[in-house]
Amino acid sequence: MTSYIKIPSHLTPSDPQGSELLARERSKATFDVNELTLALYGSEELSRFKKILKILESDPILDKSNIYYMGRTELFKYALRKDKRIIQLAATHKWNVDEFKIASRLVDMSGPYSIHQSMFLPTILGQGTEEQKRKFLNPAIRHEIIGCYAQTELGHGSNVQGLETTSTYIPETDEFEIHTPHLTAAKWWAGGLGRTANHSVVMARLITNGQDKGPHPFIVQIRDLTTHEPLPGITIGDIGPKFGFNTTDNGFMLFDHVRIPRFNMLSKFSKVTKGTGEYKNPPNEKLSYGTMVFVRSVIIFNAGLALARAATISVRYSAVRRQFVDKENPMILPNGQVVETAVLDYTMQQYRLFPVIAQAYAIYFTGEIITNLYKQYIDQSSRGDFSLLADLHASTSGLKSLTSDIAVDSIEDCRRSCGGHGYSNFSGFTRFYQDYLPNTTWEGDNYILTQQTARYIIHSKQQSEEFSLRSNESPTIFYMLRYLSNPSQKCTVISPSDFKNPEVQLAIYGYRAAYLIARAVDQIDNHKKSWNSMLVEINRISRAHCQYILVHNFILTLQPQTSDSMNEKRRILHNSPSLKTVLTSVCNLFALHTMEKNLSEFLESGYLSPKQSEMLRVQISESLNEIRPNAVALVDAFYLPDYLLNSALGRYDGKVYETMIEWASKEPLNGITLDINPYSEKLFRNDVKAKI
Ligand SMILES: CCCCCCCCCCCCCC(=O)SCCNC(=O)CCNC(=O)[C@H](O)C(C)(C)COP(=O)(O)OP(=O)(O)OC[C@H]1O[C@@H](n2cnc3c(N)ncnc32)[C@H](O)[C@@H]1OP(=O)(O)O
Ligand SMILES: Cc1cc2nc3c(=O)[nH]c(=O)nc-3n(C[C@H](O)[C@H](O)[C@H](O)COP(=O)(O)OP(=O)(O)OC[C@H]3O[C@@H](n4cnc5c(N)ncnc54)[C@H](O)[C@@H]3O)c2cc1C
Repeated sequence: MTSYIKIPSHLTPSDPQGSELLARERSKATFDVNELTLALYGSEELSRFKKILKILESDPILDKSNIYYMGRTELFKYALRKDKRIIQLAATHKWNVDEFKIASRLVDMSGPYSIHQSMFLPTILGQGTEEQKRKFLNPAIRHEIIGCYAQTELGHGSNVQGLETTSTYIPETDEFEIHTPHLTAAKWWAGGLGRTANHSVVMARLITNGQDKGPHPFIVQIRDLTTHEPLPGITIGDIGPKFGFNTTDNGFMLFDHVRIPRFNMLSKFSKVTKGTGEYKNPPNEKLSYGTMVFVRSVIIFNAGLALARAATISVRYSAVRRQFVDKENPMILPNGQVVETAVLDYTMQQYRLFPVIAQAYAIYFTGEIITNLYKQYIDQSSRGDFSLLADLHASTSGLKSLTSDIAVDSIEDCRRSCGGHGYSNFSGFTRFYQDYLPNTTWEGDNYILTQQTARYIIHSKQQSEEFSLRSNESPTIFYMLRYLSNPSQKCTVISPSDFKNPEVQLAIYGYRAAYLIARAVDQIDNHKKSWNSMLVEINRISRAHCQYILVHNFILTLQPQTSDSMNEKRRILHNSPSLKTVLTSVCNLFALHTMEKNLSEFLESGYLSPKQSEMLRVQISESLNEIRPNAVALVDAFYLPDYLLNSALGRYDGKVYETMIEWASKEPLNGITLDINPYSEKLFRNDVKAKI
């Protein structure tokens, strides 16, 4: 990469150096970082991760050093090149699906093939028959065809039932005719559609024998495989520049009576019979929405990693960045010199950043548990048992909403905690934040999704006064029985440290959720309140329930389990008292900080008293102190390499200032010679500055 300005090489940052400060932080840790990394990922995944990282870091095509200086078209070309490269490397090194995902995560740039991987393939896999998988999935896995997922329309996104695109069965030719009846039915937003995909999953209303059966998925070839031009009757384009995600070509698409074979309706669950057009109902009406449930579960898991990334950059930088001298407790070097205090030592910075570390761990563990619940559902559904679907849909909807909201807020908090440098692209926050943002909107707007969760809980309560639930069918709301049946209980805390008791924490969260639900049911049933008038309360219910799940899962992860049910990761954790101690502090901080942020609801429920809320604050401050020596080690344990972070501020070696000036010297604007004469029409002089 070219430098345009020569930086005097004798200049170094004033002492202490960033590397020294981070080394000091690391030496303070009370646990073994490598052990925690293993407890998070397991030895097999970690070694795969390291192996893949080595390959990517040394690949010139996947070099990231230039990307902060690129405009959209250049970035898009880079993204296409890197997508192709990952596919080539996957073939060379025979990567399986998980290894491919690791590589994509490390390269860390949405690209023209991203939705092919994240939605096109999973939809065919989840909704296609064996014959359809042979026809579409195998070539798609080999990337002989590239697909996208076109569900959202210009006029409809959240309301899937409101989609307007039609797919009408024509018995005479045994085909479907896909058609865009109005401008509002134009497919819009599909990633990879704009310039790349030659196939698409199209969600369209199935019309057969004059009856509208609602939205179903169809595979439509949209571009010629040789010329790459749109096929007759199909109009396609890129939707233009966006807030972020500009390395993906989100597109629009219009159909003018386009015919596809009947075979192309994904028919694992519902079918249309040849000739008669008879419709066979799916065993569960919502199975065609299956891809959304899957992707929502992935979004939950990814939110934990996004938080870990934001925390890594901001905590490391805060250990290196020094401002003012804390006169009561100055930072003194071994030679006796008093230096400015690391901003990580200011309690306000700790209050802003340590909860983000805690959120990362909490959501990471819940992400694992939800991934396992999804696998359990897939296993059961392959045997025709769909009983888990309603609970899984409710929990993934609410958790997708809550965790991506937390991540978006905390990424921005972390960015701001880096002060002015947080505003520079070199911080590693800009594209990361922009590209993360749509997680709050796609796969269901976060406010709308909370209605799904609350509705499931409220219906369960309404269906029976005793709220009779079966733990195998309603695993995520089963806990409520205990709290709903005992509404007049009070919190037992009498000193701040009582808040560290996991039973106490669960009871506080449980009663608050139960209180909100009981109140909403009363408003709806007895005061005849409309659903719309209750939407704010409904949002609260979903958040309260999902916060309970996050706290519960964190506590569960730290509790001893029978050795049979323990996998390698949990065994490492449970055999290490130092890991359990530090993670218990992190768990406490998550539970108590989240409580404090929502204090009014806990007080309102009457379970917690104002006096106890004062004690809560004292205990939070105590938890921050407990975490302070381990802050850098806790983010290091996530093992997010510099290659991924691409951040001058969050570098593992702490060379913040050296990197900032080196990267600034490479800004291409520094390489052009401007003609600043206001009376000259020219913008640049012809003599371009020499490159160094
Ligand atoms: C591999 C790597 C992956 C990487 C991933 C990361 C990158 C990701 C990149 C992503 C890029 C972006 C890609 C994209 O953005 S793709 C586009 C994504 N679009 C959406 O997510 C649209 C959101 N809208 C909906 O899902 C539905 O319209 C909702 C849910 C809002 C309403 O629904 P509906 O309109 O039907 O009306 P209803 O509320 O009366 O519900 C009726 C009944 O159905 C049940 N129900 C509803 N939904 C489900 C369900 N899913 N499973 C099981 N059940 C479900 C429901 O509980 C109710 O049950 P009951 O109460 O009657 O018993
Ligand atoms: C970067 C990006 C990539 C995407 N990729 C794809 C893709 O590959 N394929 C695809 O099909 N789609 C894709 N989408 C579309 C995405 O799934 C939708 O934008 C999303 O589902 C939200 O729908 P909407 O845009 O219609 O929002 P709207 O529903 O119009 O929401 C607008 C506002 O109205 C509120 N609102 C709407 N209805 C209600 C209600 N009933 N109660 C209360 N409030 C309500 C919402 O909370 C929101 O604040 C993508 C979107 C983005 C941003």
